[in-house]
Amino acid sequence: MMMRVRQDGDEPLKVVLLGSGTVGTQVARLILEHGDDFAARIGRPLELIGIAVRDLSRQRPGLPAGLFTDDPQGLIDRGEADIVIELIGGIDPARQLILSAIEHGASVVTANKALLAAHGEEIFDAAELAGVDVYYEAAVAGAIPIIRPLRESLVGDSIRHVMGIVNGTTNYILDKMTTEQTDYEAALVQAQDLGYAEADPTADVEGYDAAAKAALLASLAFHTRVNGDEVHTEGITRIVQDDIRAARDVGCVVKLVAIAKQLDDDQISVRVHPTLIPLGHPLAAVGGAYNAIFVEADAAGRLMFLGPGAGGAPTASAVTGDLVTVARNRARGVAGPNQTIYNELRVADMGAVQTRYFLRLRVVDEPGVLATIAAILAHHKISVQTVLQTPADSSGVRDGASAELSLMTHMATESDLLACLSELKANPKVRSEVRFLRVEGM
Ligand SMILES: NC(=O)c1ccc[n+]([C@@H]2O[C@H](COP(=O)([O-])OP(=O)(O)OC[C@H]3O[C@@H](n4cnc5c(N)ncnc54)[C@H](O)[C@@H]3O)[C@@H](O)[C@H]2O)c1
Ligand SMILES: N[C@@H](CCO)C(=O)O
Ligand code: NA
Repeated sequence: MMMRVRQDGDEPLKVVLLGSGTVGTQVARLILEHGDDFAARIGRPLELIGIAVRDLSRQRPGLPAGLFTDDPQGLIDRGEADIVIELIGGIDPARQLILSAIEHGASVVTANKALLAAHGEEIFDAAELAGVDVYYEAAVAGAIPIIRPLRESLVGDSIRHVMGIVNGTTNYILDKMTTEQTDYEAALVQAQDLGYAEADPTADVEGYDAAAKAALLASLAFHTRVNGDEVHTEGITRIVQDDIRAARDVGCVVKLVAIAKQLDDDQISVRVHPTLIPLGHPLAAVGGAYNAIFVEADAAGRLMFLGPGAGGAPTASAVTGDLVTVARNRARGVAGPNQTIYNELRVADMGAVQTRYFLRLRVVDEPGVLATIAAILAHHKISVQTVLQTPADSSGVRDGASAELSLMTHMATESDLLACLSELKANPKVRSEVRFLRVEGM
């Protein structure tokens, strides 16, 4: 192996790590194991000068005990750090620590999508003013390079549509429920044990984590500030085995999908929800904690990014990629490209969004019912593409009194669908709630 000869004036760039959990531990390991390679790639060595943890008494084999402190603010206020890596997660104290680091002139690497989707403007503006970097490749889709491609490689193109699976935990759960009929709770515990889930997995299963990522992707794709709370968000907690079985009966799988799409010159739609995907679509085959993102741009056409979306080591790969890049910038006395926010596109109300729907309901099993249901849909300008009627309950036993109807619609607006659902609910021929899932990729 060729070793780089150390030059005079090769002062180490000093690095502070905040948080030593699933991702932080792997980042510390990579920095310590690959120090020589990183130095050669950067042109200056890195020196890890401190690791802030919450619990000092915990054993962390392989990491020098002298580096640890339980005072992250004190570590930053020493003012020695060139680069601060934030991996504690959540809003506070992460927000204040990052702002302090920037005030002290340090560049920042973070994986914290929740924070950036809520306070990105404040943080990016502070960094711009201070002339330092804030890099966050690990914040979206773990190891997959997607932030850099949007911010740099595709910045000369016009992006129209971004769609993908951006949460590893929920993809793992849905995949286990689909392929092994594992129940929801057991699959969630497995995802937590494997280090995929957030500290509070509510963020994963209720879709908030994917919504934060969708906001970051939309901001980059459309050069428009989108916050996490502007994203229409539905998680997977209401998905039951019967939804997955019914989806399979019509040749689809259920995935939690994030979509950011330009609707017209003034509006974008940004949403996260469980979605039916046809089995032949590439997203249908994305299993486990893998993520995949489609990007459609005017000149480039359709691109797909695929890889591990969660987990300690994969996420640490994205963090150390940013670390080396930020350190290179630092060594040359420059800052890298920031987000370019210059548009003010509006996030459209969900009611205006058009998609196909998969409806499932039980109806009285008698002649003419299908025509009644079709008439209600037609009344709301919703036309039916296919109908599947199962004159039995989900256990396969014919009960004689009701039948299950599964309907795939053509494109319709969400507001028409909701009005239609109210009318269906009120109709005496309908004997159950009307379950609906949106459909993409057909
Ligand atoms: N785990 C993943 O797969 C993954 C993937 C991408 C991004 N992320 C993001 O990376 C970040 C870290 O995630 P994680 O999975 O490593 O979480 P984690 O809970 O395993 O680790 C966070 C660590 O920070 C420590 N901590 C919390 N508050 C602290 C404080 N005030 N001072 C010092 N230490 C403190 C905790 O004790 C914990 O050890 C989060 O922003 C998360 O969203 C995680
Ligand atoms: N909890 C997140 C981590 C990666 O951001 C997930 O499951 O995708
Ligand atoms: Na990434």
